[in-house]
Amino acid sequence: MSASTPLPRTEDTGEGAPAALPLDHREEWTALGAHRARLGPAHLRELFADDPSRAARYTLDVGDLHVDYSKNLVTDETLGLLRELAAATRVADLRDAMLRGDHINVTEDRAVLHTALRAPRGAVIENDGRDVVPDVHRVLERMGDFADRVRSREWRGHTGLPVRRIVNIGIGGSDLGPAMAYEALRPYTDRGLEFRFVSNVDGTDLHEALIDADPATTLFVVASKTFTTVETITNATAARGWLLDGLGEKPGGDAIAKHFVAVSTNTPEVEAFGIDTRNMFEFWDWVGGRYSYDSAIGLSLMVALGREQFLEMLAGFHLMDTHFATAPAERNLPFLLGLLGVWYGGFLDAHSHAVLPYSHYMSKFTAYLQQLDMESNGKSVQRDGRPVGWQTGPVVWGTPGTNGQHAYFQLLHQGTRFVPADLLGFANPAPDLPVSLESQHDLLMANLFAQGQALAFGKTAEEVADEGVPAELVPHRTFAGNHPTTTILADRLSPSVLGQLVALYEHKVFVQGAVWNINSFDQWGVQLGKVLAKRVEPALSEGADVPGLDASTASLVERYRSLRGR
Ligand SMILES: O=P(O)(O)OC[C@H]1O[C@](O)(CO)[C@@H](O)[C@@H]1O
Repeated sequence: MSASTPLPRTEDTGEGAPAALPLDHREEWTALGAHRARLGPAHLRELFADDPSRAARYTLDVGDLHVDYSKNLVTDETLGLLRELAAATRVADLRDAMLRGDHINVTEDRAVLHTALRAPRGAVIENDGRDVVPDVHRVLERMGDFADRVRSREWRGHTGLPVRRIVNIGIGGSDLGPAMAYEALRPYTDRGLEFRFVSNVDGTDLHEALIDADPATTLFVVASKTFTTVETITNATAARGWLLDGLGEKPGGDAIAKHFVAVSTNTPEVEAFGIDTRNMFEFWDWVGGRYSYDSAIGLSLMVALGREQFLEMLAGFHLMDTHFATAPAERNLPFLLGLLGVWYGGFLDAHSHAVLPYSHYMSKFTAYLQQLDMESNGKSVQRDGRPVGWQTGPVVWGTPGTNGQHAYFQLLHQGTRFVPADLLGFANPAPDLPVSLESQHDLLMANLFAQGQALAFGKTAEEVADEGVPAELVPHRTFAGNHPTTTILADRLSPSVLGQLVALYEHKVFVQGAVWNINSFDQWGVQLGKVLAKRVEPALSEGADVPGLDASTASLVERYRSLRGR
């Protein structure tokens, strides 16, 4: 397939190939800088007072998501200039190149086709001339058949008992997505099955997942795109030992075939591990790890949800994909959210972005987004290798409201940092919440709305003084406000809504990477630590000499060994 879409507005580097005009040399970037200076210290209080239609105009409804972006520090002019920047950096062209299977992951020479994972049967999406949609649906069918057999208790373990506990072993993209979605969609899962997600190479993670498990009724799903990731293979090897010991079996019988399935792109490694490849569910190198939970990596999730609800989730993803692919920039939600981030990072010195879901089921959502966003856009070189001269991806963080309010919201309200935030909430509580607890939902959502209001509008010194607060306490009890938030509200946290939300953030990350001219689809930055850990490990276990170890690390290794009595 073709290489990536050529970048616009080039300058000659004098070394042959023309390079893209650096972002901060573009007139659209300069215009945004001038606009920022003109805007000065504009306050959301004024922006709302000056424009009575702001709240009504600054909303977008896409699928089941109602998005209110009126509490952002932008005007019509800001938004227009940001769209001009997106046009100049040809975000839509790169989007189209991604959707049609061009190799936009330039450093790995790969297509980026996670959108094909949720394309309906009959769509045609080609990777290197091959339509991948039939492959996607073939694997979905196999996943569905497997999920049906486990859920109906037809799948039997080595001793003839049905499966009760499913242990997903994977890390990063092979863990965070399924674990997050399982948590988010718990009310839709088979409550008679138990699910555990093991990722950490810290043996306690696997230990806790197995402490009360019966080998005869435990099924392991080993999820790894490469099937070489040291944490996953170490845990899977330990799990295999636990199973064989527990069943009193030796390798070679049918115990592994009945208790282990694999999800991977690497058939030889799966075979080498001893898993029957008939129990392997494949995906492809055009799916990035952090974009993969709607592939076979979601197998454990499909067992929990059943195939119908998994497909509903995929339909939610697809709805957002279609919107992203077709909506004009001024009504395109991923464009809007992505450009707001470009504005805050580039012109208001925001270094982080908080995602605050007002839903306990969404407790792992921000952790999932951390990999999605920070592994994608934590880059400091452009697509052609030149350094960037502008801020790229922010630090993404957050935990569910209202817990965060009693931890770090103090800093959000009165600290010196500028932290834009997304507030996520659902109008209706979980479908199986007991009636006796339903009234708490209003209280939860009241907190969401109140926080958005307090962050935006604050409380002036005058208002505080008018309440009779002693003069010396007035500064302490004043809230400057002007902290921007975007509120995303949906009817209910359903499989489809979760799909819409995840696809929204995937495409938001894409838009930002495109503007910043970075490759959002590689992750070379995680390599160095992995290589060094391999080198250091023999020093810890055997006292081996590690050439080139720096003095600080060498001394820590020595202390560690002495604390371990070695
Ligand atoms: O699925 P694998 O190959 O085990 O990789 C796990 C994770 O490791 C990374 O390569 C690096 O953290 C991620 O991108 C990936 O999701």
